Amino acid sequence: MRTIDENNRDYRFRISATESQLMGVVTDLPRRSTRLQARNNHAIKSNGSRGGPQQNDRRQIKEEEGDEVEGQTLLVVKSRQPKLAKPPTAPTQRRLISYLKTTSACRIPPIHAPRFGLVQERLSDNLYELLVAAMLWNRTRGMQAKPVFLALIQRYPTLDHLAKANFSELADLIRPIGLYNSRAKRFLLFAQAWLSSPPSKERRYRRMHYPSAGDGKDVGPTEVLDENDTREGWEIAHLPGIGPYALDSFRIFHRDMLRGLAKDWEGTGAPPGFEPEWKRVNPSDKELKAYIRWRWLKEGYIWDPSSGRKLYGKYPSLRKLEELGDAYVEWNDGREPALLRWLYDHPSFPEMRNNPRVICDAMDEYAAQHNFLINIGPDKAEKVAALISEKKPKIFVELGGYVGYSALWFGNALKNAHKDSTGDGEQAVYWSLEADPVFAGIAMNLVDLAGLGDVVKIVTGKAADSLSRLKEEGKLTMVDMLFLDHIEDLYVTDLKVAESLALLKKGSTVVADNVLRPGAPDYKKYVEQHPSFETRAIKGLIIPGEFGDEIEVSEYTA
Ligand SMILES: C[S@@+](CC[C@H](N)C(=O)[O-])C[C@H]1O[C@@H](n2cnc3c(N)ncnc32)[C@H](O)[C@@H]1O
Repeated sequence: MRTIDENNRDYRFRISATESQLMGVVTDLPRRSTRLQARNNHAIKSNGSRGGPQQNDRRQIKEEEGDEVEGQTLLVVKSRQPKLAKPPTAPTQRRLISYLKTTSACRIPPIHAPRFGLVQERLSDNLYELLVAAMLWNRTRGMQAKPVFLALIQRYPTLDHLAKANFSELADLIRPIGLYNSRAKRFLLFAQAWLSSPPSKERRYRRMHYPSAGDGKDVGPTEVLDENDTREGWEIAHLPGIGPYALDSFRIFHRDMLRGLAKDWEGTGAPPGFEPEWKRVNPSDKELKAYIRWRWLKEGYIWDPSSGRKLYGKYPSLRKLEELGDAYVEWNDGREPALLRWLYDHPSFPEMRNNPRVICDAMDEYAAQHNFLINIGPDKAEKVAALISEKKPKIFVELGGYVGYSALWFGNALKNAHKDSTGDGEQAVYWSLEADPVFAGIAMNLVDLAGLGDVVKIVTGKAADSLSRLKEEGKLTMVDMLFLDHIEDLYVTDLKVAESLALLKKGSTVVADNVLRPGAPDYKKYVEQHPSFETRAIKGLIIPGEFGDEIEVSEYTA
């Protein structure tokens, strides 16, 4: 049954999901639940040693929640995820995963999946059902809201039915998800308000502080905006029970249809150049955020949920992160030797010899286009290089050299900082301490290629051991600039090693990377509370990705 007046877009009598379709979902439920249950029981058994009952319960809830109407799709997603080995050496630093975690804990389908798994995707062409679902899903687990939604839509298939509902019958139906009296009241008010003033493109209403704090102040509380009014207002904002979650759902999944701009929320049938409404939404709800990020990815863009910015496909390498989520490995999976071969095959290879910046640029290209590299990246490297030009350290020590990016960039800066000085004759040295012999080998190769062999010395071994050994051998008596970039959990321990070896002196500077992402809170606290350090943070970006981070710069004053 489908009755709609296409001209005035009156949604009063519109039904898109027939009763039989809904019944199909309802009768399908026990079978899916049994399957899910069996899978979860298996998961609980096989993970029993790791999780404990509470964790397993949570996992079960999450899986059922994620299932929504799309259970089958998500099952396929799970089984298709490639299994990647964890790096065999030090713990992963997970700088990119921390970006994913700023949004949603739910599983993200691969970009080729036809649907994400939100209930709204199924209900997009029926505004009544879409809003009822959004009101029920708001602050309720999907697994709880879904049966109530199905029962409600069966009992009250149209807005007319809902408006005439018996209060206690409606409340009884909503009882399983709680707050049933207030919710039932709100549903009745919602239906009545809709009947007296149906959502229409000709009438928009203010919603204070939506989408952002302070928005809506320019519209009066009872004012109705017509189509020509350029102020912001929303066609459903006058309906009781409609909060930001329902408004965002409406904008993403239906608004363009209500306004007669497109046949669906993806802009089908709209003229070329049309921008669908979903592209302008930056929802506060984490599942909707995850949906928008996934949807942008399908368009070829990485969308940053904290700023709502999209990164114009600059970083194809990050697709792997989005596709694999938690299974993503960010280093030591063969990409580093592959990088070395790639550099030697690069069309600009002839210009790389004796030119550290050309090598670093090519490494940036590799990181952006092919495989993320866990080096400091160009944005933060510029900032540290500026410190080197300003402070002109003679002895620079870095803990965690990886494949030599920072050693090339900063070694070059160190060389340049001293190139005109007559000085005391003491040669500037850049000590790069790297635990992994394969990474250290690649770094040695690149240092040689860059022509920095006279300045940069790569030392293989754990930083703490190498510091002690170099001190003992008389090769390192003090440090002008110490760069911590190995493992955030070792920053305090290894700084204490440097202190205990009396390597720091008045005027020494300690620079620590990744203090915000993945984060080094203990280190930050340590330098802030240390009587001999004056410390400050410099903002910078992790590239690829342009994710915000901080470098901590601490001057030793003792
Ligand atoms: C973030 S990367 C360093 C990036 C490098 N500074 C750059 O910007 O090009 C961290 C490196 O620290 C190394 N590492 C981990 N633990 C270490 C330790 N205890 N001593 C020295 N290096 C270590 C890892 O093998 C990895 O190569």
